[in-house]
Amino acid sequence: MKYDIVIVGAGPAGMTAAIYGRRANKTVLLLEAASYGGQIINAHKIENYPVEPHISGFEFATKLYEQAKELGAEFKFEKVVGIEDKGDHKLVNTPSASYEAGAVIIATGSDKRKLGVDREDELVGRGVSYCATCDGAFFRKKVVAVAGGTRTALEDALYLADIAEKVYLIHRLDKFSGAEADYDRLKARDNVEFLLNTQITKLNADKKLESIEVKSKDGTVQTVEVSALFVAVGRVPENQNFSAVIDLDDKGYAVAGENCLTRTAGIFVAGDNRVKEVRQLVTAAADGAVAATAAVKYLNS
Ligand SMILES: Cc1cc2nc3c(=O)[nH]c(=O)nc-3n(C[C@H](O)[C@H](O)[C@H](O)COP(=O)(O)OP(=O)(O)OC[C@H]3O[C@@H](n4cnc5c(N)ncnc54)[C@H](O)[C@@H]3O)c2cc1C
Repeated sequence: MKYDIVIVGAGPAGMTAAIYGRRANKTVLLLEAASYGGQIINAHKIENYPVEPHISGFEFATKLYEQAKELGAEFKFEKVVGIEDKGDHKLVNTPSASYEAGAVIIATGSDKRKLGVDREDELVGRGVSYCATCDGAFFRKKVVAVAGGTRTALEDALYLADIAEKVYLIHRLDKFSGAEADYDRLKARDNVEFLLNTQITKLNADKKLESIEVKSKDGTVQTVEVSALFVAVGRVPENQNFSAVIDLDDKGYAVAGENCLTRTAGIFVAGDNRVKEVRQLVTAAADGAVAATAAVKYLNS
């Protein structure tokens, strides 16, 4: 089946692009590997999106999904494994189908980065988690740890401090990249302990996580008993399937111009997967608008 615009990824960037594409009366297909909404779906509150000062991630994603659907965007839940440039049209391939598109917008965002310690994968669901708002409630009145220094790490620690008996916030550096205000809130909590300049070197578990081994910069090694470890050590762009048609920088982010155009005519990128300074909802939505407008111009030219 042929569409004017195929959008890869139904996060905030992709769904905003769909709204702009449909309002320009183009046929639009969104291909999504997981569920609509992207990273924000599990965020328990958003306070910085203009006009919506108090909204959950789920509500935000659902409103955006409904808006795109109402305008006539089509959604299919399939992972895109490659894109072929055929000049005047593109083929967007999933494991079971090939969709023809006049223009493509790649809005695949980013995925969680792993800590990289032994047994991490094996212990997911048995103490290791990447989502405090999804799994935090399972550790009510228990001792837990959060690994990382990002905004998400600080938000996770704050969220867990209301649930758990104690939260260790473990960061390999001595400074956080998250919001200063969240750091101040954490310092005011008496059930939060900071382990800075400290790396997690081992996960100890029988059936489930029992403790973690940490090593500080001065070489001291200690074992910390925890029931859960929430990993929040950053994210990696999801562009690996598209390097045949777009350029990536040394960290894997897609290179594009101000109009979100990649090196291939008719292929655009939008959102957190591209090289840019600020990766937020508002900039993802802005990219979606810019990329779709450029795609419409390309299709009409
Ligand atoms: C816990 C958390 C809290 C946050 N809180 C805020 C906040 O309060 N305010 C704020 O402004 N920002 C916040 N952010 C950041 C914000 O969520 C992102 O900037 C935004 O979601 C980026 O949107 P995106 O559409 O570019 O990418 P994403 O949200 O990452 O969406 C990309 C989508 O593409 C899909 N996808 C990936 N690869 C493929 C493929 N091969 N085929 C098909 N689909 C694919 C993914 O499944 C995903 O649904 C938060 C992020 C997190 C993790």
